[in-house]
Amino acid sequence: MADRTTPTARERAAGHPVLIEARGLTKTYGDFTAVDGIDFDIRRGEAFGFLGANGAGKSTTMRMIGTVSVPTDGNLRVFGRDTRTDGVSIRSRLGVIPQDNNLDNMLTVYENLVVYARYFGIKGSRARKKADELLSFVQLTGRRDDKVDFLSGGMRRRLCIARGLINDPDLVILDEPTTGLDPQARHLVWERLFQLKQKGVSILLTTHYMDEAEQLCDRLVVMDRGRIIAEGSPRSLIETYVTKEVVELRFGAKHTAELVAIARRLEGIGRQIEPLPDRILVYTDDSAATFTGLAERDAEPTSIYDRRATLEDVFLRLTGRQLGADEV
Ligand SMILES: Nc1ncnc2c1ncn2[C@@H]1O[C@H](COP(=O)(O)OP(=O)(O)OP(=O)(O)O)[C@@H](O)[C@H]1O
Repeated sequence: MADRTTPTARERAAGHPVLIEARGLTKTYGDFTAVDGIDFDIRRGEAFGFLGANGAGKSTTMRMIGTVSVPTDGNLRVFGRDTRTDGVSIRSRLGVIPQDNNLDNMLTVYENLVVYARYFGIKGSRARKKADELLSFVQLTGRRDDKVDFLSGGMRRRLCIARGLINDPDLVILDEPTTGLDPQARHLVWERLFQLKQKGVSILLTTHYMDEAEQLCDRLVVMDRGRIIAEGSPRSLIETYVTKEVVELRFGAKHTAELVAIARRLEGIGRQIEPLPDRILVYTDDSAATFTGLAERDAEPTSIYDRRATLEDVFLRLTGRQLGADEV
């Protein structure tokens, strides 16, 4: 595995203890292996991400961390405790924000928080104070007495985040925090998560959005078909696996086979050429040289777009597939 960043003894002494330690973590369903012997460490205070396409095994891993699913094999320790035997104590320190909103639509925004607080033994004025604080944090004070049914998708998501924070968790787990949200709603959720990070709350999230992983994660693992195929900070992953720049070339309505043929002709104009169904990507450290190379080969793209490399490129490079694609 690339770029393993297990904390050293000095880091631990400096206040970076490992919050989650997974070794050979495996989950099978019958003959199917959803999570295939993965190792990772998550440290206190960091925002750690699992990036991968649909079906990569991210939610399955989160469910094991949340102690609602038992590993088939391997070891998983959360807050130093074994998830197989210490579920109750682990869950009391976790804030779990699942992929599907599981709010009570019959209750108001405020009631959803106060009722949930009871699961953690938080009652009376303490629960009311906490609920008001959290509504202010997720910017829903104005919707306090509305039924959940009347909220937009983004507001429900923020309410779920507030609910996940009711027990002042040491670690917040978010499964695809912004899937299905419009760009403005996504940014509002990101902003709240940034604030949590600044308060020193450790965050663990899954996503198949590379921009989300780049924005929020200090460190992440890339998951593919139940395995971890790369690990590091967003920047280090980009530096390790792809070039700084990517030139995207489009050639009108050409078929994949035609683009593959054009890509062959373009060999040498960058460090690597990647034909996709609708465009060709040229990974390059020198876009000016790439443009010269295009002219020399009489290639006439209908459009040229020069951009910074992203985690999407890392994923494509590592798997040969795009992040939006389902696992097969
Ligand atoms: N209870 C189950 N029984 C059988 N197969 C399952 C079960 N839960 C998950 N799987 C399979 O395990 C694989 C990994 O699923 P998982 O939900 O962990 O992926 P994911 O990376 O979270 O994807 P998504 O982004 O779609 O949530 C998928 O092929 C899924 O169909």
